[in-house]
Amino acid sequence: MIELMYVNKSYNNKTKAVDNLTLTVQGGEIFGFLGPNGAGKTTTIKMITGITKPDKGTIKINGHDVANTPIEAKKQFGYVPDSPDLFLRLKGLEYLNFMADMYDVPKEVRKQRIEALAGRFDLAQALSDPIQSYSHGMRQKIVIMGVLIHDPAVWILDEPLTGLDPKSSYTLKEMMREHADSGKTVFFSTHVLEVAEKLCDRVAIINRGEILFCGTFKDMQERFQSDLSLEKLFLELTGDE
Ligand SMILES: Nc1ncnc2c1ncn2[C@@H]1O[C@H](COP(=O)(O)OP(=O)(O)OP(=O)(O)O)[C@@H](O)[C@H]1O
Repeated sequence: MIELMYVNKSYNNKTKAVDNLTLTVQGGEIFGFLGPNGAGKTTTIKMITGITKPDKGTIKINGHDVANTPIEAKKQFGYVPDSPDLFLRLKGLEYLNFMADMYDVPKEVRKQRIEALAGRFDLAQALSDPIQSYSHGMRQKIVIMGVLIHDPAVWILDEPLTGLDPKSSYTLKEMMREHADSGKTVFFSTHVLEVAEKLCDRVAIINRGEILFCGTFKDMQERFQSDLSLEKLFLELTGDE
């Protein structure tokens, strides 16, 4: 579960990136965080993951306050950032072992998880190569594998499907569904509205740092008394049409 209460963030005392945002993401759901460029999605995700400090407000992950109990809060989640260009000089397997060390994953467990993840993402052959030599999609996959190696309860993914080929994208979506169906939490941002419409149990639409809508796609259609697609409703709501 992720809870944000009255969270605010401005940059340089000027740009209000996130404006009094209150939101609860429950265990058992895939939650899509949608908004146009510059809406405040990445800033929100960086505050949830403790990378950026909010000016005001409280964030809790599975009940652990990110500001007051950062280590406990960080043990709860795995975070896939929007850019996968990390630790490029390490080989794939070195990176996965590094991530497993960070989270104290026992040797036998990590071996099984690496095999299972590499199988699902078709990356077993490349694990002995440096990440530098990987394509964008392969880098994205190794980052996702590194995040999942400690089996975090809460998944936080910033644009996770960008650059993935159709098979890997399908696999990740399937894994997100399995994770949510086991009672755990998946929170992800996306620009791909067809994916959000099909995959998410609930969505929030954010624009200029404010939540414009939060609920199921059906709630959204009822509220706007419309059978328009999520894409059309999104464009109407954010005024981009
Ligand atoms: N480090 C920063 N310094 C100053 N302003 C910033 C910084 N990071 C973000 N902003 C501003 O804050 C606002 C929200 O940006 P943010 O990156 O959170 O949006 P986003 O919804 O993730 O956008 P995108 O979909 O383009 O990734 C924008 O106006 C952006 O220009």
